[in-house]
Amino acid sequence: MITLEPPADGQTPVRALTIAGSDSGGGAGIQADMRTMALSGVHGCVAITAVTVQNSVGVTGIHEIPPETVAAQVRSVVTDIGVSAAKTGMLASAPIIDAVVAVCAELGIGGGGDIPLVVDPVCASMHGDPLLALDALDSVRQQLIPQATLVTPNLDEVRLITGIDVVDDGTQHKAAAALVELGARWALVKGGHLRSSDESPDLLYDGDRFHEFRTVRVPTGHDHGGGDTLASAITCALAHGFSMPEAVEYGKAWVHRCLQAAYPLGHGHGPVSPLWRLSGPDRALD
Ligand SMILES: Nc1ncnc2c1ncn2[C@@H]1O[C@H](COP(=O)(O)OP(=O)(O)O)[C@@H](O)[C@H]1O
Ligand SMILES: Cc1ncc(COP(=O)(O)O)c(N)n1
Repeated sequence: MITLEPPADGQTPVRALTIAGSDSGGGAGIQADMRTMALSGVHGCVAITAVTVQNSVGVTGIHEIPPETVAAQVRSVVTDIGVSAAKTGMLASAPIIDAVVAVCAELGIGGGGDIPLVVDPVCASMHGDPLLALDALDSVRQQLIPQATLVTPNLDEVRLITGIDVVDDGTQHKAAAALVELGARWALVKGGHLRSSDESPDLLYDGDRFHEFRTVRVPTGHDHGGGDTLASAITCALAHGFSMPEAVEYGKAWVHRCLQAAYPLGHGHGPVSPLWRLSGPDRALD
């Protein structure tokens, strides 16, 4: 297993960018991304796509940021601060997807560029509340996925994007192939929603080789932000220069540990937690 070395005092850390929505409950979205990046020793930059009114029970409001402001945030940080990897989460609408894809292509993020782009094609919250306009699915298929170095859908997103209902190993392989066929360089079909299994199997494919990542299922109802946390950890490892299979192995181990540390919050689902990183003998300030 790889390790991500934190920077020495005063040294500029590795930088990564998240292009995603804000979760006022602090469990998912930008807030989850920034927690994982900070606790992985990576400086996280942010392009906010939407402000959600959200708590542990659900999403009751969405305020979209104008597409040109989303693109301007990306351009501003990449041309000044510089990033070694980027990820997308909630993109809300077709116009925002189009703006993000255009600015990423302009700056060499994803596609044929040098900066890897991890696309978590968020369609809905875990409570079932929509986070993407239904008419944006064509943009996801035709614009966003071809720009992705890695696309990381859960099983509901796989069904919406490819029409494939993943119920077992065979359909999971078929879905990964369909996503690569749509133009992703790599596809990771997450098995967290295969609740009949004792394991949580994720399948990675690049059009040539399949790689399986399996962990024992953690018995928790508090898994809010799990997908964002996985994609962010993978993005951090890619930003450090590791290969895709190494980065996914790291991300899978990271989210597994964060699921073990997940805690209750509010009246609904609590978040996965990277705060386990703060425990240990070196944590005192003195
Ligand atoms: N109960 C669980 N135990 C162990 N791993 C899990 C569990 N639930 C999800 N995972 C893992 O967490 C990550 C996020 O998965 P998933 O729940 O499928 O996506 P999302 O959060 O986007 O809905 C994947 O690596 C998945 O295998
Ligand atoms: C802003 C934002 N981004 C992503 C998610 C998905 O996370 P989850 O599937 O855990 O609800 C979310 N709920 N809110």
